[in-house]
Amino acid sequence: MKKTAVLVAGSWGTALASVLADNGHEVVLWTRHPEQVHEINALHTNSRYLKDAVLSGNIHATLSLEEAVRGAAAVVLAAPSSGMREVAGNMQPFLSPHTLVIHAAKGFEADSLKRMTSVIAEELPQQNPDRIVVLSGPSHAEEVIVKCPTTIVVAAKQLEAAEAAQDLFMSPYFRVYTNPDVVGVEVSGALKNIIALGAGMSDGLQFGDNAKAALMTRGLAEIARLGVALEANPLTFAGLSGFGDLVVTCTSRHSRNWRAGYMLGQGKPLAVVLEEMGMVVEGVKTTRAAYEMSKHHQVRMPITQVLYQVLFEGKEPKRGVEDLMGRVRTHEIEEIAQEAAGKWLG
Ligand SMILES: NC(=O)C1=CN([C@@H]2O[C@H](COP(=O)(O)OP(=O)(O)OC[C@H]3O[C@@H](n4cnc5c(N)ncnc54)[C@H](O)[C@@H]3O)[C@@H](O)[C@H]2O)C=CC1
Ligand SMILES: O=C(CO)COP(=O)(O)O
Repeated sequence: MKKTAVLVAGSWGTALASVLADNGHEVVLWTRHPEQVHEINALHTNSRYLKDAVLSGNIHATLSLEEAVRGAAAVVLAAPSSGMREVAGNMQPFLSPHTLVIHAAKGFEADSLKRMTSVIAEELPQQNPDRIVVLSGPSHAEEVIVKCPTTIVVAAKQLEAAEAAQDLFMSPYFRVYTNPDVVGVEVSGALKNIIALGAGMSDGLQFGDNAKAALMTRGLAEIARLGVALEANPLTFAGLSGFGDLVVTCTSRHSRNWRAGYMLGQGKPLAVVLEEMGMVVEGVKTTRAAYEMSKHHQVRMPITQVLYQVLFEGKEPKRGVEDLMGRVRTHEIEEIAQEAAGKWLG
């Protein structure tokens, strides 16, 4: 049994805390909301995020970052990407250089366009950056909390760190793979949310399954194109954090991004949609970030570009689909992906 800290107590942090508690670890769950501390400790529920779930007695909630982090063998950062720098920076004074740091967010930092492992490494200079782990893959909190069979991937440059995270989380209902491709796992986990917004929008417009399959397939192509430009292994995009998470986020009614897209497709304005969701919808900020990155790296990302126009420039979703369908004819398999696959396969 190890002391583990999970920061913060949103849907995903609470579900990951439950996996760790089921594995017999002592879990300290940090939140900035006093009412959540009371509810989790007294009633063993976190009803705002996971309505009907009863949490393990091994989970203790606290408002004190010091209490959560000091002496922990591992810290799991499950804040949204917009809060990651603040949370990592605030816990830094209490963290030992030997503590395993794992993050589970799916997005980029809005202004710098940095990946989360880079943001965390900057805030935690005492930590070996090659030991910072990202946890990703097809895994809705609502299903993990009721122990539905789930597979995920943990990536770190140093294999031993990824394996330590694998040991911590692996359970009969939570199967964990390792991957050394941190860039690929972070980029695919973040970008699939854009495509899920599009898939939801397509469903909201009643465009059917052909359209959704097209969005997912061509979405994966543009995710991989940007990933390869950032030096990811193209094969990662066929894995759990790529194809796997794309499938679940574009098809599950648990998905916040799909649900937000659905409402947009029905004609609701973005501000109203975000207000109604009341939970983080990472794909909105990620669309802006990926749009900027595609320009910077000169990567074609037509679906992202259309989503950007719908979200931030007032384009009608239906018009966006017409624009995508009417693009100049092109080939399906791009040379860049073939070249990159050859490089990685040797
Ligand atoms: N919900 C899910 O099923 C999954 C979520 N994720 C990822 O996990 C991350 C968190 O998502 P959710 O748990 O769904 O979000 P959520 O909306 O359920 O909860 C987010 C929590 O973070 C807190 N928070 C935000 N900024 C903070 C800050 N600066 N300091 C302290 N607390 C802060 C909020 O108050 C809220 O309690 C996202 O990047 C998401 O993409 C990944 C896999 C599954
Ligand atoms: O990443 C997720 C599932 O793997 C969660 O996606 P949503 O944020 O769209 O719910």
